[in-house]
Amino acid sequence: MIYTVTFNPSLDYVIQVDKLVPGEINRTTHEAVYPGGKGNNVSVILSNLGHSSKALGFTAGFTGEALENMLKEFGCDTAFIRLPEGSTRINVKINAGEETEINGQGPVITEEAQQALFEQLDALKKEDILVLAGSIPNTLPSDIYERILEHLQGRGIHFVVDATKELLLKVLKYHPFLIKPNNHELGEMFGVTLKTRDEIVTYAKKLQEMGAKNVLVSMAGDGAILLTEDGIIYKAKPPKGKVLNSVGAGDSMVAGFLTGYLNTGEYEKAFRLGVVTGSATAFQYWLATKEDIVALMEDKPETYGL
Ligand SMILES: Nc1ncnc2c1ncn2[C@@H]1O[C@H](COP(=O)(O)OP(=O)(O)OP(=O)(O)O)[C@@H](O)[C@H]1O
Ligand SMILES: O=P(O)(O)OC[C@@]1(O)O[C@H](CO)[C@@H](O)[C@@H]1O
Repeated sequence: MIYTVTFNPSLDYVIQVDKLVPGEINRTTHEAVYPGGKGNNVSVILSNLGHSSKALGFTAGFTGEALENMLKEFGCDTAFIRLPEGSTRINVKINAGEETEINGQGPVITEEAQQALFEQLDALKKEDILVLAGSIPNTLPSDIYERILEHLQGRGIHFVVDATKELLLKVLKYHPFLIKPNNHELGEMFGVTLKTRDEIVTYAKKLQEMGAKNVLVSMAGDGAILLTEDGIIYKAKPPKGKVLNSVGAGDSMVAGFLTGYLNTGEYEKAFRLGVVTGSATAFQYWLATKEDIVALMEDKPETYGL
């Protein structure tokens, strides 16, 4: 079973405006509300690609209820812990030629709620996959991901972590199966700006030396690089297309990678499906459907067990 955890999920209010003028009333040309949060996006794409998962995390208020209902409509199983106060954040995604995002802080996650999550996670079994993705509200300690992995270590659970800075660095010693920083996040972790592919490989290797098994570095329109636990390095350019909204491309890549790996057991195929799935999302207004993903493939879908 695959479980995704989103500590700070959201409703994503995605709008198009011809031109964004600060200080003025701006009118949209298109708008929609989607279920958001990195782990939730992974669950949606997994569902689109035929894998069931359970979306965990914390929700609050009427926005939280709406989020849960929407995820169910997208075919996702959910078991969120309800918070007593506040409301699930609404993140605003503005497409005006370039993309601008305004992400909310999110509600306070109480001690009881955190405890309830640990109890849920205690039900995980050997070979289950646990995806921890996204930021945490600033009311939580920055070692919360670490505490989860420490709690679950030694049980044969495969960890996937898509997070930045300390959240990610602190879990490496628990040997996550997959981590997926983008090139900017990778540089930030070491206080450097990475310009070349060779530099990206050098720093991705450092994350492996610190414990990660497979390191997938996404580079938006420049594609991605995968360093596998077998010591192989794969590089890929993305397929060509028109970018409509790249929010969730990284989450789609994680879900595509997992699907490819679960279906074929091969890292190269997992990597290719991850790249194509990320791009398929970037070329849509929201997360890609299976049809969008298949349409971008040069290989036949059966190659990936789709
Ligand atoms: N402009 C683009 N053109 C083609 N493919 C893209 C583009 N942007 C993203 N992708 C695809 O999606 C993958 C992940 O994108 P990106 O590096 O932007 O992830 P991310 O920074 O984690 O994104 P997010 O946090 O918004 O989910 C890329 O490796 C690529 O395959
Ligand atoms: O604030 P975080 O947790 O870092 O990111 C949240 C978020 O931007 O990530 C997803 C895209 O990856 C969106 O659905 C969501 O709004």
